[in-house]
Amino acid sequence: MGAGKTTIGKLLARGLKLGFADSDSEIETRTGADIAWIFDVEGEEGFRDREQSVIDEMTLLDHTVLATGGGVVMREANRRVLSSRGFVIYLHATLDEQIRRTRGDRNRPLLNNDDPEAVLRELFAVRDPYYREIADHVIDTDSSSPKVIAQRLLTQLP
Ligand SMILES: Nc1ncnc2c1ncn2[C@@H]1O[C@H](COP(=O)(O)OP(=O)(O)OP(=O)(O)O)[C@@H](O)[C@H]1O
Ligand SMILES: O=C(O)C1=C[C@@H](O)[C@@H](O)[C@H](O)C1
Ligand SMILES: [Mg+2]
Repeated sequence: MGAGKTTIGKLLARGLKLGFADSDSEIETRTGADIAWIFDVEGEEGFRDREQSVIDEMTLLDHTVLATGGGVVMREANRRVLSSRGFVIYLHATLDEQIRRTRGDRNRPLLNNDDPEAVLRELFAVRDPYYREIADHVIDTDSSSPKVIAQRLLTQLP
């Protein structure tokens, strides 16, 4: 969360002259409700079911940069379709930077609690190996703006 998937994804798509899609936005559009509502009413598992079905469809799109939700790697089925159908970029951010970027944003239900820092730390420990497992490319996002990172990706990608 807060690595910049949505922000950098859009810029990268523009630079590559590809379409852009975001699985979180697509889930909200299809459900007719925001992510916080889905977590409230259906729980995290309900959200993950919706996410899995959207990821399965959206990884079949051609000519598209797809930004996922941060927890997408938690299901093996998602990891499988992302790595077999796509070129996967892991936008790496340190915990401190994630905390700074997600502060005050209320549409991330997993962080709506007394200790969002501890949650981010725990999620990072569990997820980082999965991100690395499926990544074709890893880029650090801490010390540059989204625009510079997108430009760097344009020169680095095959
Ligand atoms: N490289 C960066 N430097 C500074 N701020 C950034 C950078 N990348 C993203 N941000 C800011 O951090 C916030 C979160 O970014 P964004 O929504 O793109 O993250 P995300 O990876 O899509 O998160 P989520 O997993 O919740 O969808 C936004 O306010 C964005 O402008
Ligand atoms: O990291 C996560 O588990 C999440 C990240 C967001 O993109 C959303 O998909 C949702 O808030 C869950
Ligand atoms: Mg996002």
